[in-house]
Parts: sequence; structure tokens; C-alpha cells
Amino acid sequence: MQSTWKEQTVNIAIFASGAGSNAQKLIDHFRQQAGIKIALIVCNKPGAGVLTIAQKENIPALLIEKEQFFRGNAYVDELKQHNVDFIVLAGFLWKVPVALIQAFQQRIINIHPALLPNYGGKGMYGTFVHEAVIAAKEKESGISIHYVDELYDHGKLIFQARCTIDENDTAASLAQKIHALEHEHYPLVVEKLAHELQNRR
Ligand SMILES: Nc1nc2c(c(=O)[nH]1)N[C@@H](CN(C=O)c1ccc(C(=O)N[C@@H](CCC(=O)O)C(=O)O)cc1)CN2
Ligand SMILES: NCC(=O)N[C@@H]1O[C@H](COP(=O)([O-])[O-])[C@@H](O)[C@H]1O
Repeated sequence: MQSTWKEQTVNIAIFASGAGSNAQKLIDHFRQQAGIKIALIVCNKPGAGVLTIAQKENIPALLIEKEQFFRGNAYVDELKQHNVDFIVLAGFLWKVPVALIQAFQQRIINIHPALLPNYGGKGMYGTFVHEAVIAAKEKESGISIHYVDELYDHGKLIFQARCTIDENDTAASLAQKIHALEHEHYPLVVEKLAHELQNRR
């Protein structure tokens, strides 16, 4: 039987902990796209900028807390209630637990602001990444988009893009270059994976 358009829609949940610039770019990108919807914003930090974006964009927001996330159902039931098909981490700073990974196998991805496998792992987030890259006097950095497994920054790589680092670059100027790469590429990678999910149905 032909499924309804609603059933064919790929519903995406964005997990974020901070300002939400990547979330905003994803929302903008899919605003006019039939069949792919940003259905939920999940956040672990009260007052985070991404919650303001959710409110402005009239997207449901779910504020999660540690006990239920790490020792409860990992909010799998709530995600299913929102018909979430795919999870996109965009500056989410907690480790995704195995319960959630098992419920969304090969359907959780993350963007990391460096060229994995270098400069990843516990403590490697936000400006800490750029400071480490600058301190190491690297000549280039970039972004890595990967599937999420039970370890930090360890899942199968999907996409990488690079930028040069000039001698006068600082962690702040490097962060700007990295954000530009993220905003350019993440929506396109998410779109490609969402279409592949649609075609598997
Ligand atoms: N199971 C997984 N969960 C998450 C992954 C992953 O690859 N597998 N990626 C991270 C995102 N990330 C890097 O891309 C990352 C985020 C945060 C940390 C970190 O050290 N966090 C601190 C806590 C910080 C806070 O609560 O403010 C910590 O664990 O002590 C490392 C890497 C998202 N989840
Ligand atoms: N290791 C995870 C990590 O550092 N993620 C990084 O957090 C930032 C979130 O920015 P945003 O809130 O403006 O999208 C992004 O640069 C993302 O790569």
C-alpha cells in the first residue's frame, strides 16, 4: 500500500548544547524541502542559544537531564513520540549512551571541528579543539562528519573538509573558518543521508 506523504517524511532531531549556529543553518536549509523536516531540538543546557532558535522557529524543544539520559530510557520513547528517524548532533556535549545508539543504529551523526582522528576525544570540544590545533602549530585544520558509536569521535567517517591555518591565525579566527566550513557542508551531508534513508523505505 502506498505510504502517506507524512510517513515518507524523514524527521530529524538536532541535539545541541550551545549557540546553535549549525542548528540554524540546518533549519534554514530544510525549511523549503518537502520530505525532510527538523522535527525536534534536543538540548541539555537550560538557556542555551539553540533553545531560543527553537522557539523562534516554532520547533518543539526537549530539555533533557542527566539521570534519565544516562541511566533511564535515554529519551528513546520521547524521540519515537516525535517520529524521529535521524539524529544530528551539532555541538552536543554529552556522550550519547549505548541505549540511544542501539535504538538509532547508523542514524546518529556528529560534526567535529577538526580533522579526526586527530584532536578528538574527551575534552576536545569547542574552543579547546582550536586552541590545541593552534598550539601544535598545525598548517591546516577542518571538519569531520561521522557516525556516532559508543566512544567520542570514533565512529565511521562520512565527510571531511579542510582549511589552511595562517601564521597570524588564533583559536578565534580558526573557529570562524571552521564554522564557515560547517555551515557550508553539514546541511548538504545531512540532506544526502536523509534522501538515502528515504530511498531505503
Ligand atoms: N557516543 C558518542 N557521543 C557523542 C559523540 C560521539 O562521537 N559518540 N560526539 C560528541 C561531540 N563531541 C565531539 O565531536 C564531544 C563533545 C563533548 C566532549 C566532552 O569531553 N564532553 C565533556 C562534558 C562537557 C559538558 O558537559 O559541558 C565530558 O564528557 O567530560 C567530547 C567530544 C557528542 N556525543
Ligand atoms: N566536539 C564537539 C564540538 O566541539 N562541536 C562543535 O561545537 C560547535 C557548536 O557550534 P554551534 O552551537 O554554533 O552550532 C561546532 O563548531 C561543532 O563542531
